[in-house]
This record gives sequence, structure tokens and C-alpha cells, in this order.
Amino acid sequence: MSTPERRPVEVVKAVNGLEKVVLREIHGCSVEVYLYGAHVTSWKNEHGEELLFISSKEIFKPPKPIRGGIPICFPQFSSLGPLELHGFARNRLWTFDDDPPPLPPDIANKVFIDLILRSTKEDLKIWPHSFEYRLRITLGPGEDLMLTSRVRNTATDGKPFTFTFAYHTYFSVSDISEVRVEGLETLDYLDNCQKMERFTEQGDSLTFESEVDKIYLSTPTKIAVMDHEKKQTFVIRKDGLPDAVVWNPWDKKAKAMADFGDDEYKHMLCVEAAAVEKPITLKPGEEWRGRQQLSVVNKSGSEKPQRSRSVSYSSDRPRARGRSPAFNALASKFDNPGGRNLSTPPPLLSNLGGSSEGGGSSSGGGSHDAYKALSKSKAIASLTASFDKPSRDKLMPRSVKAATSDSNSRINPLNSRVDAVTVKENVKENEVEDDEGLTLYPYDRLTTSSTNPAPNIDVTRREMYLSKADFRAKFNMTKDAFYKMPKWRQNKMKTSLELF
Ligand SMILES: O=P(O)(O)OC[C@H]1O[C@@H](O)[C@H](O)[C@@H](O)[C@@H]1O
Repeated sequence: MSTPERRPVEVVKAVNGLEKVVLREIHGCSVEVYLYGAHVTSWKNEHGEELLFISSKEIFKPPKPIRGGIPICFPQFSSLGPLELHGFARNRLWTFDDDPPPLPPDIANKVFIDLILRSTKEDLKIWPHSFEYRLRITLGPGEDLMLTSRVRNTATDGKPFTFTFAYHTYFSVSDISEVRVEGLETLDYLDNCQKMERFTEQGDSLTFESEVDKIYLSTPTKIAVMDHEKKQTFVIRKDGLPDAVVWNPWDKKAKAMADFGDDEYKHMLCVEAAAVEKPITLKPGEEWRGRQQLSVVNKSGSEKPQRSRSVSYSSDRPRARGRSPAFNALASKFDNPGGRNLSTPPPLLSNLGGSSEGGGSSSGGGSHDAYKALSKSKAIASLTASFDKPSRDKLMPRSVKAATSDSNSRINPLNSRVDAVTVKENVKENEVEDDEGLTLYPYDRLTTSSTNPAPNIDVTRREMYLSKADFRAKFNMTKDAFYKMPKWRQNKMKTSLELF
């Protein structure tokens, strides 16, 4: 029996008769978008694993907005204006845009749709501004998901308008206590849990142990959401969207939300590319662009696709204490001294002479650096290596390890990198090993700010390399007792001791 053809773009009737578009990429990755809200509700990798969170209590019933996926907050973020929370775009019926003004040419292995929302008479009563909002949703190459928004002022009365905006992305995570966000350290934020008061984030990457509802201001173009349990990192690249909202309702608010399971806060984290602090103003005829690109770095060290972009990281900011060396490696490899935009086209686009898709704000124009595949794969290997909890293999005394490294190196190039170092470095005189053969280090060589950092350690478990005595002195308990505590509590202690 032949399998039915699976078209790259398919429109299907979904829950409650709502129309849903399914985009499929050749390797099996997929995205689902409801016309209601132009709402991405699903993003799956080639193994069919869901990458976005959607509430199990979601009922898909207009005019209620959909809980999860990627709601579009427009023309107002949160309650920062006269409209309903997060504006009305997320509960309007969008239509297909049959004739979108051109965006740069599309390359192989990409599939996309264009949707449009225009102000209706009803909308004009609550927000008296004539607009056209075009959204392109692109899947691929690989599982990369890109959302490009273009908002135009179509007023004929000569009046400008002003709006705020967010891609309210709900990431699916294994366990919120295992998650860390990097890229927002040392930034100022407005805390929605504290009447929008302004604070400055500390130098450490973010971990979660209670409700968080913060708007980080003037953020870099790249943010990483690292899930240690899944050994997976989401990378958010954004353009034209200076702010980033981080939200998790935690237990009490979760219970108060009818469309959210009581425990679901453990399995989601919203990190939202946004323009909030400085609202965007458009004169008639002007257009704004805001773009968000999501990709995944998986445990085997590959970010799919293994090509096609360079990453910019704002080099005008001081390197923050508390970022993992791996993140810094990844970021610094792709520094774009030319600016904060990330809109570097894939090589194929360069060959075609096109500019990058989206192109950022209305002024457009991203850098066109050549993509350095080798550097990137090294940086990614470095990033993902930090996820590997020490296996028995790594716990072996180094001298013994050298004898077994040959077979490993054939299997896993990452191991061979570790082994290469291992063979050279026998345990030094002043280093001790524990009963398992794990090399121990003094506390000051294990901290995130160490000037003489211990080599080849699992940076997610720095505390493990402390001797029993040092551990007790720092943590006031034994290692056994420590590892019996909930993960969030462990992380909190580790953070306060600069070990996370
Ligand atoms: O329940 P809603 O309207 O989808 O909003 C959820 C949350 O969205 C976040 O973006 C806001 O910062 C929070 O304040 C808000 O509670």
C-alpha cells in the first residue's frame, strides 16, 4: 500500500473547526499554525518531538487566546496600554496573504506561509489606527523556525501610531529547575511581580525557583535557554526586538489559571523577543520589521542545520560573570563587531545576491559575514560538552583512561577531544582524586569566576569536584545530603557559592 503524499504545506480543519496550517520540512520537522491568532501551536523536530509547550487544558475556543505555542502580542504588550492584555492580534482571525511584498529569495529546504491581519471597523473602535500586519512563518532548513513580522501604518489621516510587541514563545522544558537562561546577565529589567520596578540582574545566568515575570531591557540579539535534563539548548536570535520577557507563573498563579494545569509550570518557560520599553512609532507609509529565529542545539553537539547562519553577539557589552565558558565560546566565535543585528544570510542566499530574510527593523540591513563552519562546530561541541554529566568513563583515573581511549575516540569525536587532553595530563602532584577516581580541585578553581579554572570539568556539577572536607565547609552538609535535596534548592546554593 502506498503512503499518502505529505505535502509541505497543508491546511487542515482542527479543533472546533478552526483552520490550521501544517508546514513540513524534508527531514520530517514540522510546524502547525492556527489562522486564529496566526498562532504557532506546534514545532517538532525530525524525531517528532514537540519543542513548544501547549497547555493540556487548552480548549481552542475563540475569543479566548491559545495558552502555549507562540502568541503574537500586538499592538500592546501585557497591560501597558488601554487594550486587553497583550493586545488583540492573538484573538483575531488572520487570512492568507496571497500577494506579500517580496522578502529576499527563498532557498532550498525551506517552507513558509504568509499571513496577514488588517484593522477592521471593529478594531478601529478600540484602537483607531489603520494598519497591515504581515507575518511570514518559515520552517527550515532543518528545524529552524523563523517568524518575520512586518507592520505598516496604512493611515490616510496623516497620523502616526505607536505600539508594543512580543513573540510570547512558550518553550517546552523537562523541568524548570534544570533550566538556565544565558545572555541576560547584568541587564536591567522591569519586574512585573514588583509593580514594574526597575532592577539590575546579577552576574549569574538565570535559574528558576519561584514566579518570574521580568522584562529585560536592551538585550543582546542572542539568548540561550539551556535544559540540562534534556541536554538541549534553544537558541533565540532576534532582530528589531531589543527587549526580552521571561515568564513562568509558578505554582500559585498556575493554579489560578483555568487553562493551565496545576503542575504545568514545571514544564514551560516563556522567553519572549519583544519591543516594550521603547514603543515603536510608525508614520503613515512606514513599516517596522521584527524577527525571531529559533533553533536547537542538541546533546550530540549538532545544531541543525549545520550551516546557514552566523550569530551575532553584542560585543559592546562586558562579558558577564556566570555565563558558562561554553556559552562564551559559542558567542565569541560569532561576534559581529559591526552591530547587533543578526541578519546574516545563509551562504546560498549570499550566492544569490539576496539579503537575509526579514532583515530586522525598517531600516533593514544586516551584516553579511561569511559563515565559518569549522569555528561554529567547535563552539557547539564546546557548548554541548558542558552538558555531559561525568559518566563512569570520565570518572576513571586519568592514567587508566588513556589505555581505553582508543575505542571511544572512534565512536564519539567529543570523547576523543576529552581523551586527547586526558592522555597528556596525568594527575598533577597537588591534585587529589576521590574514591571514584575523580580529580578534586580547591574551591577557588571551581567557581564560575575562577582565574585559574579547573580543566575538563562538567560545569553543571562543579561542586562534585570538591573534596569531602571542602564540600562540608562550603555547603555545611555532606555530598549525599546535598544530592538528596530538590534540584532547585541545589541550584540556589550552587549559585550563591558561584558554582552554577
Ligand atoms: O495570561 P496571558 O494574557 O496569556 O499572559 C501571560 C503572561 O504573559 C507574559 O508575557 C506577561 O509578562 C505576564 O505578565 C502574563 O501573565
